[in-house]
Amino acid sequence: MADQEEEQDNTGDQNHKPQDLPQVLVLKPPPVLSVIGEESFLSNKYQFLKAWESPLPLHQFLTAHAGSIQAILCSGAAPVTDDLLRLLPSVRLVVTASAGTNHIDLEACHRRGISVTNAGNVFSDDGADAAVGLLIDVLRKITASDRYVRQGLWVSEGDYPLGSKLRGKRVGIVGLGGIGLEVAKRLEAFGCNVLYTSRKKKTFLSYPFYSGVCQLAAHSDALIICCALTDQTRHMIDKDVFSALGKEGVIVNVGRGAIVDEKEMVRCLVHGEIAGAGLDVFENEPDVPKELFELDNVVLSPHRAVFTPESFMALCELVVGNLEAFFSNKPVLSPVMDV
Ligand SMILES: O=CC(=O)O
Repeated sequence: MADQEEEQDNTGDQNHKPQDLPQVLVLKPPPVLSVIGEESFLSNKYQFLKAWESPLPLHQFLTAHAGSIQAILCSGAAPVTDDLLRLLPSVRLVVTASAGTNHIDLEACHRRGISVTNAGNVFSDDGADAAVGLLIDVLRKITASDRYVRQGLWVSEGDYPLGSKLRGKRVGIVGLGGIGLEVAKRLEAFGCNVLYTSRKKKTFLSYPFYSGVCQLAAHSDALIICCALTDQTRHMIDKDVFSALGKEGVIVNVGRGAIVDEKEMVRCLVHGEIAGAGLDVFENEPDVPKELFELDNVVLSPHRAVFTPESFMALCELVVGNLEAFFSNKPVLSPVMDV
């Protein structure tokens, strides 16, 4: 506590006018703000320019500050495009309060010499817990049987159909980054056989590796999507993957909606060509295909897999740590790398 107070005394607030502090643009409030609160999240060592609070149209607001904005704090809610960066020639850092970076034009950042940081591993545990939770929910029909009981159907209709056992299932993990690795650890503890596909085989792991997602699906009872959305992974989970996964196969997605061909997934679920799905992410959030609402073998969650007050606290520290490292010319804490 004493350390914190000491830190706060050294913020420079008394010595610097706000206009002397490094300017950080925030385009839209990231989800973490509503939980942690602006005072705690937006460190007073920086001048945060909150674009959404300005009465000016965005373009005018950005032009007014074009020469002085040195960093952008963003989240999936507001894309960081090449056009935006063109307007802000002094930007040298983009900090995203998310694990995913698909809302950032990484190539443009690279070309312009802009560093990018993300949520690193702060969301890995919660994302993995949620992924395994969704899988168990689909297999054991937890949410569906909850509805059954609440609607009084246990009394009127009798026993609910049995779910299926998790132990012994072959679970294919798509993307063995921070979240995928934690999913693997949890599933091993549950007695599952873990397989995976990833951009590269991880030589330090003994789980069977498949270079293609179709082969992985053909050897899996369930697929868990944990990878990033990129040009290469957009609609990677397509008709062929669903057909390789088969009628008994389950899909869980905690990555990004667009990694899956959603129309095709809905078609396969409606026609019983796969057995079920646990979905935290969708192609056009917050719109969810209405057909899914009717299906008891589908568990839906509103893109909340990685968010807990605890992960937000850790995120808050990481964001501030990244800004501090960057503005004191030290290596940033969670650089976005080509993993
Ligand atoms: O989906 C959440 C994230 O990318 O952090």
